[in-house]
Amino acid sequence: MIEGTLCFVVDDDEVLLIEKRRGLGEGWYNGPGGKREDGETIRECAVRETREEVGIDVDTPALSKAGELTFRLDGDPQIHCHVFRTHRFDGDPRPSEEARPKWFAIDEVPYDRMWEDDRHWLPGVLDGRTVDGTFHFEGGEPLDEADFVDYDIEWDVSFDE
Ligand SMILES: Nc1nc2c([nH]c(=O)n2[C@H]2C[C@H](O)[C@@H](COP(=O)(O)OP(=O)(O)OP(=O)(O)O)O2)c(=O)[nH]1
Repeated sequence: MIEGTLCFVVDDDEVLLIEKRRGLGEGWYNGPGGKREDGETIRECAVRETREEVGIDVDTPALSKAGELTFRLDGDPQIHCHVFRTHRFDGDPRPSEEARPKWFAIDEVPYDRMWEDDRHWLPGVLDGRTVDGTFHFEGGEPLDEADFVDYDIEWDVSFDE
């Protein structure tokens, strides 16, 4: 299965999101992140993707593991996504070919312009909780054009990592 990451950078009462400019989830807001490359750890992937997409450096040990999400399409697991949260970063976010960064007040996150499942888990993650979730989509590839049909979430889990 493909492994991926999402990295939510929180500064006071704001969170850094990206408007995705290409690929899966194009046109929607999300955290920086993407697919893990061969030879890198999950944390290395989160750091690399955040640097590539918005040009800031997050501090690897300060990344707090906040979730594991499995996205299933027509019954088959497609992406296993590791979610991190952090307050520690260096640099000013800048746009890239992949992403346009924007800070949002945590109570103004634009859930109506994000993956439909995010409203079920991201508020808890931004509130400091941990989540293990499975999200079911149906209707064939690509995942971002399939219908979100069901989910199952467990809160306040601990991760070995
Ligand atoms: N918030 C959220 N993120 C999701 C969902 N489903 C899903 O794949 N993602 C994330 C996981 C990955 O971080 C990202 C997809 O990876 P990506 O950004 O590398 O995909 P891409 O097709 O643009 O890949 P690339 O060829 O540019 O590497 O989308 C979802 O339902 N909610």
